[in-house]
Amino acid sequence: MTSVDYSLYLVTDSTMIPESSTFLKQVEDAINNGATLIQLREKKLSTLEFIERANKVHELTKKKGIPLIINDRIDVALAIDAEGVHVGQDDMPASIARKLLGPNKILGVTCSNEKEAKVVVDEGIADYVGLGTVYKTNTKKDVKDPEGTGPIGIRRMLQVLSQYQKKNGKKIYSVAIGGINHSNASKVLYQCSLPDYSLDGLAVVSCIMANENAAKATSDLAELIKSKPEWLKNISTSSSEAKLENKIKTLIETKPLVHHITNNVVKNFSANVTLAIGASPIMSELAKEYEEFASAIPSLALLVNLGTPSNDLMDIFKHAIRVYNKYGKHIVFDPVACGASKERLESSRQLLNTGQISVIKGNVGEISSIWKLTSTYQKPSGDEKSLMQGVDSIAELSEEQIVQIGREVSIDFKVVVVITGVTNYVIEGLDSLQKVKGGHPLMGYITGTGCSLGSTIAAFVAAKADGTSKPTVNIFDAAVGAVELYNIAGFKAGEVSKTPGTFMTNFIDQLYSCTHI
Ligand SMILES: Cc1ncc(COP(=O)(O)OP(=O)(O)O)c(N)n1
Ligand SMILES: Cc1nc(C(=O)O)sc1CCOP(=O)(O)O
Repeated sequence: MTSVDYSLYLVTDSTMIPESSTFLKQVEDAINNGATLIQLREKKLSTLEFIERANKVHELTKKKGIPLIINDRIDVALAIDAEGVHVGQDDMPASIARKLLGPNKILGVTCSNEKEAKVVVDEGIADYVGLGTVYKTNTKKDVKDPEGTGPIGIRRMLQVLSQYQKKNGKKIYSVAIGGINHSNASKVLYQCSLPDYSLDGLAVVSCIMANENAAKATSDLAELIKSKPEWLKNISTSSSEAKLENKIKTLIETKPLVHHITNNVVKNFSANVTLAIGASPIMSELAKEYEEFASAIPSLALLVNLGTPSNDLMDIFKHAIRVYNKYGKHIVFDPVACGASKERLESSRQLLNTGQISVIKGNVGEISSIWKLTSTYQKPSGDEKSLMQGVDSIAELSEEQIVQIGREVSIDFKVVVVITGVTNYVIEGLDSLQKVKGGHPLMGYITGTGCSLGSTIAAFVAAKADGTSKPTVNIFDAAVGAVELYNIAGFKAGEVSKTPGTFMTNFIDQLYSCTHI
């Protein structure tokens, strides 16, 4: 079998064709405008009708040298000599399908979780896997997780495929499917990747088959798949090691806005901290105004704080993440107490699946809980080596383990991680680590000192206060600046305070003095 291009895989559906078009025209337009692989997926046709349709589509694909895959029906594939078959978990087992098809046809299998991916690699007979459902979709409702496995679930399956390739030197190709369209295609490709392993393509149905202009829909999607995600252009990766005073100067000159969707306990304190450092707070849970904010305000970042969660707030968070991603604005996520209950961790999972976050800030316990969502996390009970093996509580973690956990979260979620504590760690990938000490024990007596560090980080990121004059922002350097300022102010406030009440006032004063005087 010659090599197959999986990058833009059109899976057909004849039930959603616009009135102005026909099934064959939609497919032909896709073939002529960038679709690299076609799957004929028919659920209601008789065998005869299916074969007739398959022959017609095969005529079109053969002209362009594109492989045609038949969904479910090995008999139809053999009857028309299609290039391959796709089977799901409830269809003919892959091993039997392979026997019937022979070694030279393309065989694809659907996987919805790691367990299914492990079976596929153990069998080692599939050419590719369709990984889904990424996001909820109206096209197919009988899926394992109707809300979607999201990028977190896809990365876990990719981890299985990556390990298989490392061990066997053989690659099983992969495409993601479910709820993918022009608005999220590049983000899906970015988020559904491991440092050394990526998807080979995206499979879509409705965003081409139901489109009034299938030709343009296909060429636009092909372009998105080839290009870098729009919102990534706001990030620069070179670390400048710039001085804090330069960062503060930029912060003050820019006067950024921080949109807080934060918890009820800390709203007032966070707003005061934001003002004290020279930024402006916006506190809004009115989802309808987010599009207006994100599209119009240049120096703006979003702080998502999980401190007092509710179902309504979860919908608001998700909407905000989508809108801020759409406009390339940065998001700081504070998963407050996410290890306290299964529900909170699940809420964090959902938010991290909704879009791309720039910074995750939390204490060791919170970041360790987020780590359990990564593709690198291996359950301590198994044979596999775990970072936490032999450790009974978070308090026993060594600095090396804490940093390793931070690194894995940073790499898997493609974020800068800030771990707070007596020593604060700012971490990006394998190469960037800055330790920041300072602060004061009295900080622990003031509610909101942890949460308003999130406001400070968001302000630095929104202001591009990273010590460079680049139009992009080095998020790592901006986060380091925020953590340094915060801890210097905390230390200085502690020196002139004996009790929490006065500390609180002195802390706000010190934040102001450090940035304004
Ligand atoms: C590329 C790709 N991935 C997944 C599927 C889903 O297949 P299946 O689970 O068999 O469900 P149906 O398509 O039969 O509804 C697919 N078709 N293609
Ligand atoms: C055919 C199919 N299989 C899925 C899976 O999760 O296995 S989701 C899906 C439909 C995808 O359609 P759309 O691109 O319109 O969201």
